[in-house]
Amino acid sequence: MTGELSPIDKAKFVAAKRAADFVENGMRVGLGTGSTAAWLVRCLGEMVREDGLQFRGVPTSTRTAELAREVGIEVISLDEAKWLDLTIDGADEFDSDLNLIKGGGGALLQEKIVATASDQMIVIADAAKEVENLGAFPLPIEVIPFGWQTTQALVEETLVSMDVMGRKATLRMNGQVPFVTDEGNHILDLHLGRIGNPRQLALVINQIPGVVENGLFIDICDQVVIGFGDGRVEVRDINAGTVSTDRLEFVETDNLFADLGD
Ligand SMILES: O=C[C@H](O)[C@H](O)[C@H](O)COP(=O)(O)O
Repeated sequence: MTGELSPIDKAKFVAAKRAADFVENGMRVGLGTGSTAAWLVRCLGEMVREDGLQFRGVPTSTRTAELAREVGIEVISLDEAKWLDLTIDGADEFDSDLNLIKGGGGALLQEKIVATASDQMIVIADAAKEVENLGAFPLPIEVIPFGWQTTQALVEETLVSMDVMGRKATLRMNGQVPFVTDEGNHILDLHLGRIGNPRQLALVINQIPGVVENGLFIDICDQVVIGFGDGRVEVRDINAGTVSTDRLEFVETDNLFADLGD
């Protein structure tokens, strides 16, 4: 891949590039999934190859694991790492409390386990992901295939009593067949519009038999690195607010993709 990037990809790139600076020698780092996290993995791969950065990465999906190995990152499992210094991942939405919706790519289960097993979680996102209220992005929940339609009905019934606008749960498809996660489960996308009480919703949904996990990340994210299409990047901390703003130059994509053969 070479050539000019779209503003949205530049925003994702600068957020990822800035967040890569938080990775230090010797760390065990959770590696997120999605298009923004893929930039992070490429940036870290470049730092391994060019600067001799030494760290071990715990991927949150098979596709992140493949990319990490491809760019030269040492990959270990969560059980090998046991606990992580840092996880860096993308998000579909974040609010002012740094609560998140994740799982647009279907990787929410491993992502939540890995982020929760980390001293710190940093989210990397383009500025369009910031929202006043979570919920415009459909909330993914991972459900086991057995009896998924019964689970779907129970979820919709539960939503009636919750502080949400919509209550439709649709099965995510992959073409003509249901989408299957890395754990062999399905995803229901909840079309809620606006979530009034994300903390309560996250707890209630996880009580429904058949639900494995939901894509609400409450009190997990510590910092968000927000990228803009003009190269600006802001680091916002859950306690300290905005801690830095910079502008990053977009470096040659040829270099980032040098060893990837595309
Ligand atoms: O399951 C996917 C993950 O939660 C992603 O981190 C999330 O969907 C954001 O992806 P992207 O960076 O491609 O917008």
